[in-house]
Amino acid sequence: MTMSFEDAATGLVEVGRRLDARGWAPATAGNYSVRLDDGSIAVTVSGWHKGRLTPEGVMRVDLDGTPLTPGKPSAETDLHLAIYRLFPHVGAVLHGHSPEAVGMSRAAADAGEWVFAGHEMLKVFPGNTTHEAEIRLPIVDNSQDMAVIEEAIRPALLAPNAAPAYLIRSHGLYAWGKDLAEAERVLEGTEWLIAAELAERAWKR
Ligand SMILES: CSC[C@@H](O)[C@@H](O)C(=O)COP(=O)(O)O
Ligand SMILES: [Zn+2]
Repeated sequence: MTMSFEDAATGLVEVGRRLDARGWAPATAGNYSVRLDDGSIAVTVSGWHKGRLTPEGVMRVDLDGTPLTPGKPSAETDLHLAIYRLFPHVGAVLHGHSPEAVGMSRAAADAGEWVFAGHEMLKVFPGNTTHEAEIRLPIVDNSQDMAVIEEAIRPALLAPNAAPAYLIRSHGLYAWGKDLAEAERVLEGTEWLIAAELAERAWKR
């Protein structure tokens, strides 16, 4: 699939509106990116409200994070780039700050992962065709040093049955896919799984 900077910027503006409408982009939280045809990355500019993005809120960086257009890239650009470097098929990365995902990461205080099992929604993860599966959502402690997060999370992302997503504790959720539509589906499906697990526990109380 070809992806120009203009198409990527339009897509990211639209995605920001939808994720904000769902309460996953409060204040200036969240950041988004798309891999472009020339291998560079379109990423949101730091500090923008993602529900009110315009194409000016999207810029280009190379795979090392060097800006190719004016602006200050997202403070979490290095986490996006790590995913693109690790998984050559990935075309888009989305990061949200939903209260449910953050709540789960804090409730699972010392856990390094949350395992989803038995849900029909597990089929949202590309390559998984059954509810009879265990998909692992890795959880990593937060840090303001992106290199620390990246190093801590990398083994879990490469482990068998890892979701194309991970949680940063007390911070938010990262999700990715072959293109923006797939990344949005994975983010939405993962958020749904988190909400269902929370609802299940509320019913059992
Ligand atoms: C308002 S808290 C959110 C930020 O600190 C950060 O975690 C975030 O997701 C957005 O940072 P940004 O630099 O705008 O991409
Ligand atoms: Zn964040």
